[in-house]
Amino acid sequence: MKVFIRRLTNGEGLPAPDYKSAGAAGLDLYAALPAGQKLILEPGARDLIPTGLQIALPEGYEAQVRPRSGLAVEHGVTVLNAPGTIDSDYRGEVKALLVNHGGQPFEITRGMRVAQLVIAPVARAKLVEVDELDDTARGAGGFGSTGLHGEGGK
Ligand SMILES: O=c1ccn([C@H]2C[C@H](O)[C@@H](COP(=O)(O)OP(=O)(O)OP(=O)(O)O)O2)c(=O)[nH]1
Ligand SMILES: [Mg+2]
Repeated sequence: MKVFIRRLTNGEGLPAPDYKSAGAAGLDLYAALPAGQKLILEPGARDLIPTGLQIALPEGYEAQVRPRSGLAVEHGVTVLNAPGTIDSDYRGEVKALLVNHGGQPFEITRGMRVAQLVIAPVARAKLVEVDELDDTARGAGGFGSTGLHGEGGK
């Protein structure tokens, strides 16, 4: 499928978001910070990272801003609101809200791959309010009701 993107001034010269392998689900997003700027994410801190891009998703689709596992495992850096939701009618700049859960300051510079964008279909529902819902075997059981470690249900 084709999805239109528009580069903002701060995105000029950066690679377009790209799939890094033939079967990659996510398009890597590049930080569109000013050249030469070092954004330091202190432990516990969060910051919105610009990507220099606008996107026009077709109706019926969303884009999810997801963490990169490499940043998470090596530095504890992840997407705070993961997965971030890009609505199909959003025309502002796509941004990634990063948080540093690691113990060391994390430096972000222009062109770093900070997150990935997964484009996915979404169902839009018409909610119908009723007095009773149908019964199921699970019922209200949840949150570990089937047993957390294979010991059987509680
Ligand atoms: O990680 C994100 C999450 C959101 N957005 C943009 C696109 C999205 O369409 C819009 C609104 O996001 P969301 O619905 O998550 O935020 P909200 O707090 O509900 O704000 P709003 O009232 O604008 O919907 O912000 C991003 O660029 N990155
Ligand atoms: Mg919203």
